[in-house]
Amino acid sequence: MIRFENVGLRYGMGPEVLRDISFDLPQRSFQFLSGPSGAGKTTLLRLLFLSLKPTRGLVSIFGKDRLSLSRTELPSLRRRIGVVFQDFRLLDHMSTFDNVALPLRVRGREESSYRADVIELLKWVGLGERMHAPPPVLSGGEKQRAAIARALIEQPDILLADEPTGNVDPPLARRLLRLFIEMNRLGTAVVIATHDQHLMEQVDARRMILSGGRLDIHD
Ligand SMILES: Nc1ncnc2c1ncn2[C@@H]1O[C@H](COP(=O)(O)OP(=O)(O)OP(=O)(O)O)[C@@H](O)[C@H]1O
Repeated sequence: MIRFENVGLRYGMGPEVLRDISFDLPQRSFQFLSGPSGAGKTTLLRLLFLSLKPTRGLVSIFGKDRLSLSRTELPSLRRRIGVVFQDFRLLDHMSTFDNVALPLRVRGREESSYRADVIELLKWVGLGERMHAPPPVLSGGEKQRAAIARALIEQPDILLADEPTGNVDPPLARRLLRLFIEMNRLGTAVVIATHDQHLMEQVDARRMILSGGRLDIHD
């Protein structure tokens, strides 16, 4: 589904942050991405989300070379990728319900066709009572869960999550992990960037470990 071959990435004239990164991301796979702070996890997720271009090497996504994609092709490919950013990127002037429903509304779907699904997902992430609240009044952990729900509402082919349990307590982290596992079972490939050793120990998943700009993979 996604393939990296000898990928290198530098910001501007800076040093290479990622070097000679090669891997395949198969359909329905589940992997953790870890490594010390500053190792390049967010940078790798941005390459996967097509918001950065490699400075060398090949990134191919859904069979297409990243460098040959036009600006007009990007939105339709990105729609197949759910993403949870570290800074959540919720829209403050909308309710939590509307933030989560937004990807569906943008596609022109009628609220009556998705209302029950959005409510069910919000309940799963523990936000059933908070669905009418706008993001500015949510706690950090609540915002994180709203961002997770928004990323999952369309059952994407790939979920990319940057520290998705960074702001929640261990029981809630386990519950969110169960949600990721369930989405994976339904067909979504999952990439979770995390420092949380305990979280990684709970799933027998592939580990991608970044260090010194290079990637080690433990299947
Ligand atoms: N926009 C940018 N411009 C220049 N350098 C950047 C930029 N973004 C990241 N970097 C640098 O790239 C390196 C990798 O950063 P990145 O955020 O990908 O690491 P990370 O592993 O996600 O870190 P953390 O675990 O702390 O979130 C760091 O040295 C960082 O300073």
